[in-house]
Amino acid sequence: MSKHIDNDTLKQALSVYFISGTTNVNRPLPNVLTEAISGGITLFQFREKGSGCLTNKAKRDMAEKLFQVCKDHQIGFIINDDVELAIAMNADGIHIGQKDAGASITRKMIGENMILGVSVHTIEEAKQAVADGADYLGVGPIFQTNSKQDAEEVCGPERIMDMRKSGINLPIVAIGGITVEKTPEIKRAGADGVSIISAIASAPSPSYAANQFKEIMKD
Ligand SMILES: Cc1ncc(COP(=O)(O)OP(=O)(O)O)c(N)n1
Ligand SMILES: Cc1nc(C(=O)O)sc1CCOP(=O)(O)O
Ligand SMILES: [Mg+2]
Repeated sequence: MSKHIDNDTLKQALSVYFISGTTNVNRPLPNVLTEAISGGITLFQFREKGSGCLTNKAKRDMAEKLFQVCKDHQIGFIINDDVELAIAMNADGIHIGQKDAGASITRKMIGENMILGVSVHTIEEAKQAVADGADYLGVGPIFQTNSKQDAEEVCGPERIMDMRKSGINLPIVAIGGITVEKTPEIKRAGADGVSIISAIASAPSPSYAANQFKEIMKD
C-alpha cells in the first residue's frame, strides 16, 4: 500500500483501523493481530509506548514480525510516532500527533510515497494538518479512554460533524473509547473509519470483535 492509492481506497483501508502495542495485549501481539485480520480489520498501527514497552532492537524485531503478518494478508502497516523506524522499514505509513515531530517536517522526511496520519482535536489543527500534507486525520478522544493517559478532553462525535461542516474533506478516523455499540453514531457523524485499541486488543475474541466493527462500517 502507498500514498498513491486513490482516496476511496484509502478511506476503505481506514474503515476498521486496529492499533496496538505489546502492552495492550496479554498474549503474543502477532497472534492477536492475525486474529484481528481474520475478523476483518483493514489497517494496523504499531503503537509501542508506555511502561514496559519494547525498545531498540526488540521493538524493531517485533515491528518486522508484525509487518510480515500484515504483508501476508495485504493489510497496511502504520507506525506510531517513530518516523526513523517507519523510514528504515519502508512501512506503509506513519502516524504522528500534535506533540510529535511537526507534520510538514515529517512529510519532507518520508516523501510523497508514504501515508501520513495526523492526530487533531480542533478545526484549526485539522486545517493545519491538511496544509502540512496529512493524508488522513485521527480525531479524538471521541469518548473517554483508558488507553492513553495524556489524552485531550473528550470531544464527542459532534467534533467530526463540525469538521465536515467547516469543509474538511480529508479522510477522518475517530479514536478514543470506540466500541461496537458506539460505531453507528460515529459513522453518521462523517467518519470514514474507527480506530480501536481496547475493544479489539482486550476482546475475548479479537476476530469476533473485528468482525462486528467490519459489519457496521461496510458500505
Ligand atoms: C489513528 C490515530 N489517531 C490518533 C492517535 C493519537 O496520536 P498521538 O496524539 O500522537 O498520541 P499517541 O498515540 O502517540 O500516544 C493515533 N495514535 N492514531
Ligand atoms: C491512541 C489514542 N489516541 C487518542 C486521541 O484522542 O488522539 S485516544 C487513544 C486511545 C484509544 O484507545 P481505546 O480504543 O482503547 O480507547
Ligand atoms: Mg504520537
